[in-house]
Amino acid sequence: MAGDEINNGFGECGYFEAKKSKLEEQFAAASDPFRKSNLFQGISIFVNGLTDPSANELKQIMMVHGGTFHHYERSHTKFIIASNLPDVKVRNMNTSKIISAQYIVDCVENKRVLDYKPYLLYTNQKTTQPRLVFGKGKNTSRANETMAVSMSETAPEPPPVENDLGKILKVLQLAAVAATSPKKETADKTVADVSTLSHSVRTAVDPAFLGEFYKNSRLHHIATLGAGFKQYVCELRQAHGNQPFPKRNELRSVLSGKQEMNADSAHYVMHIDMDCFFVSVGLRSHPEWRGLPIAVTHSKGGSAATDVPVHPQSDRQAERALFADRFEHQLHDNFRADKVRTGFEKKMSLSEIASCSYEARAKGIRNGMFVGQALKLCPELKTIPYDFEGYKEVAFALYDTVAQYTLNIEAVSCDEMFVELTDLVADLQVDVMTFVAHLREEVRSKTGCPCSAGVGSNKLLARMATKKAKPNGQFLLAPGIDVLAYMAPTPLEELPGVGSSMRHKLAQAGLRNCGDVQGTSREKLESLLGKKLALTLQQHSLGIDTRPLVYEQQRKSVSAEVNYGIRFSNASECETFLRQLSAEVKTRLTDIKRKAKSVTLKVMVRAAEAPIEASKFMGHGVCDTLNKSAMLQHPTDDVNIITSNVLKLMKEFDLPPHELRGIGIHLSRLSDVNEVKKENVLLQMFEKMSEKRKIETTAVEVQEEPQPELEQAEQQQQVDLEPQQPLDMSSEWKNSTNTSIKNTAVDPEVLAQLPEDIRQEVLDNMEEHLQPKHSEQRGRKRRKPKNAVRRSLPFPSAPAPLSKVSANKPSNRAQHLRHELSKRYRGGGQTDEIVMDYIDKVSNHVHPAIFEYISRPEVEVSQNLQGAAAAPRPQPPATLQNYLLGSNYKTMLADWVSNQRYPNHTDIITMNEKLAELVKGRYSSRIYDIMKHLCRLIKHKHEDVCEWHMAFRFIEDTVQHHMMEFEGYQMMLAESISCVMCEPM
Ligand SMILES: Nc1ccn([C@H]2C[C@H](O)[C@@H](COP(=O)(O)OP(=O)(O)OP(=O)(O)O)O2)c(=O)n1
Ligand SMILES: [Mg+2]
Repeated sequence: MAGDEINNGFGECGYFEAKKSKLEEQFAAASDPFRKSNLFQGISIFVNGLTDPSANELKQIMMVHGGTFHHYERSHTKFIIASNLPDVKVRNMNTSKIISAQYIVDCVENKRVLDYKPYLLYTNQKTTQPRLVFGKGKNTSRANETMAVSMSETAPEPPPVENDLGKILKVLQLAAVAATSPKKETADKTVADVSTLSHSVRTAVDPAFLGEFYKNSRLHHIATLGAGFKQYVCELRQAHGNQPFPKRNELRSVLSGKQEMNADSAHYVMHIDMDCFFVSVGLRSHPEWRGLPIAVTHSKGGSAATDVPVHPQSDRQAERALFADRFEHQLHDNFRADKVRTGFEKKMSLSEIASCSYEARAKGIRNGMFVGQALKLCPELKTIPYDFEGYKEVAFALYDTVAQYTLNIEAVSCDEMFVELTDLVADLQVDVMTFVAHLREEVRSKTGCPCSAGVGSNKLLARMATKKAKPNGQFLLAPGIDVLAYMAPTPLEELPGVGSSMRHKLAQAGLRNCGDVQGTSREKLESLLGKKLALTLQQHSLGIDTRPLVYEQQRKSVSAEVNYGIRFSNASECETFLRQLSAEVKTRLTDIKRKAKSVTLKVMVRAAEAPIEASKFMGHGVCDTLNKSAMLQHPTDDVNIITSNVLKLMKEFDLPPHELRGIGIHLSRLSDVNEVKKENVLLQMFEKMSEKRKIETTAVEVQEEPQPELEQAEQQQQVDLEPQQPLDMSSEWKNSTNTSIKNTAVDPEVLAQLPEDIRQEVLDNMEEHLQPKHSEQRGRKRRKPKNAVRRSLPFPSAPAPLSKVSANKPSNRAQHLRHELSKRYRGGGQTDEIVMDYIDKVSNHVHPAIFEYISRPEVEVSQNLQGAAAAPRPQPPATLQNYLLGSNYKTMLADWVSNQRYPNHTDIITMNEKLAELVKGRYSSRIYDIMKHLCRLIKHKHEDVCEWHMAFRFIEDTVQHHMMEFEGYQMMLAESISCVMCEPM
């Protein structure tokens, strides 16, 4: 009978209930001899799944400290202890009592029953949770502002997986193990334990993963705070307007008479930075640890940091060798190469140290080091956990303190900013360093944390001064100091913008510090780095920094990236996660009230040679990183559009889901939700100029002789630009002055923004029509960098000219030209010989001067190569209104490239159409110049350049396609784009 089976002689409760009660009694009886305290009296726990400490260890703890250990979950079980539970399980459970095992450990360590809420495993956060409420503390007017999460996670830390019970656990293990368990389960994870780890711990497959991941990721938190303070400063400035700063008056009376004001009229920029920020915040609640070597990290340190679980499918040695090789030989990053070489030993923890105290630094420990490695250098190193709320609170206090005196603040990160002090100290009539000392003391008294400050005449020098000031100090790089001598020993990698690959390149040329660069000619630097970078490097090495402070910083992109816990077994799991991440990034986008026009999917795929599992628990290991972008038709914040593009891009990658180790979605080309559409800029420009041309043409028509289209167009443009100027005045443009710029149709603002050499070219262009010249002929080198990452072309792909039309099968026109040349070659002309030789060598790409020559043999090639007046050419269609033929085409291109953040599709198509017309009209030298100029303008852009690179390649491919079609050759172009980020493979 069913009823009998249920009761089974154990009364109403049934077999299982009876068994549970019996086990509880046994537990209580067994506990007695070991009981040391009644700490957990009245508290019962049930352990579900694999935990750290293990179920057995927790059982022992409960025995020793008077708690109850339930072998089965009961209705009165107070807490369920777990690390991770499958979603199906969680859905049927009361999540308000599922906590992490760390709770038990911390209670024992603190010798009291703590609030369990911070240990809840499921905090009922939405997966789109990572938004922080800004304005904690007194400042209630700003208190409820939310701030969007912003920047990409480059190397998020995992949720804590290593726990150290320290002495408590050891005592317990020794005392209790014999009585309670026949088999010893130690804190060491056995291989068998670990092999099941990936199934039981949380991975990206778990629906709650994303929220938990962002809750624990330190990089997510600091990025969020950093972006938040940029926005915060912006909002404070807008709210404050031109009002005075009352706090200045207070300070004036405090400081009056104490210090003479600086006599000089120097410019003062302050850089202020908290000292070992995370550590200082952590030490506020543990002042007794001040003066000790301390590190903030997820790892609990101690033995747990030198004996971590190792996945059987990982291979530390192999991974170490691969990482070291990549860092050293591909990225030239010796710091990281050394880090893996010394940090990947045996079972040492791969948790990173976010911040360490200066006492720890004295032992050789550095921020970013692995904990295991740090413990080798300093076994007494004390590790403390993160306190993200505390960082936010202190960061607010820092910003609010400075903001009382000035809002000329450039926020750099949560613990660092630049402040313009020139006007402030003039207004206060106080010595600059007196003010700095007062400010630092105010920050310290409000936060309990020390900070350091450097002052110099620009941002670079201010930052250099802070290095000298740290820790807990201040330093003025006083006006009049020998800046060159001060800068000389500074290693180049300490200069802004010098990364590991540039450092390597410079080191190979024997340049290691600023002194080396100071003694190097600009020409040599330019040959190494190009014009622009050479100039900046030279200036920085001399202590010159022209970068202004940026007070109101606009967000340029939004992203969400996860490279921890990505372990999919099939495409549907991957898709579910991509949908979640798309929703996440969409929320971040709408939080800042922006729309995006470009979606980039970044994936990290296990490198072919990498072990299946990473040495870092659930980490990404050695990976190849791939990016793919899609350009949307219109800016959007629609989650469905974002998601469908993300899914499409993933499909295009066509990667096995189980090989993925990291996924990021990056939204860029952001526009304001309310921004007016800025489409078709170039087209509008063409139309506007076309209108203008009509008027001018009518005005000058009567004076003109019939001329070929090019000369005619240029003449008209000249009239446009300088109606009153005689032609011989044009040479003055070369030595242009502001006045001369203002007199032209060139937008002086645009002109002023251009890089020097481009500006010069635009100005030169004013006279170019008088004496057209061909640029230096240069071969087209397009070497694909070894690690080039393929970006998908956001434009319709152009027909690949060479693949379609074989170089061996030139068109009739090409054949005809060759025939013509060889006839003349047989005639024995020296010039023809050179030209033939040239054409034979460069059979696919021909210089425009050669085109001119073979098209119009009556013009001497030598003359032509120097830029002789063009001979008659076929008339283009009468309807051709092509302003690329005008003399100010360079200005127009400069306008386009410098004023538009991204090239828009319609403009690119317009360019292609106009260039195609030029090909048909055989304006090869003009095409050559246009392409050269456009390429140079794009190379001088600093931001969002890959979109322009792709646009240029698209235009270039189209031009070459038309050249091949009409001329039988491609054109040898002077310049090309080479970019590791977007170079097609
Ligand atoms: N890759 C990074 C960089 C920074 N941080 C966190 C920890 C730091 O405490 C804080 C501030 O960064 P700093 O570079 O200013 O470092 P510290 O303040 O720790 O040290 P210092 O005294 O050198 O400024 O940001 C981090 O977790 N990971
Ligand atoms: Mg700092």
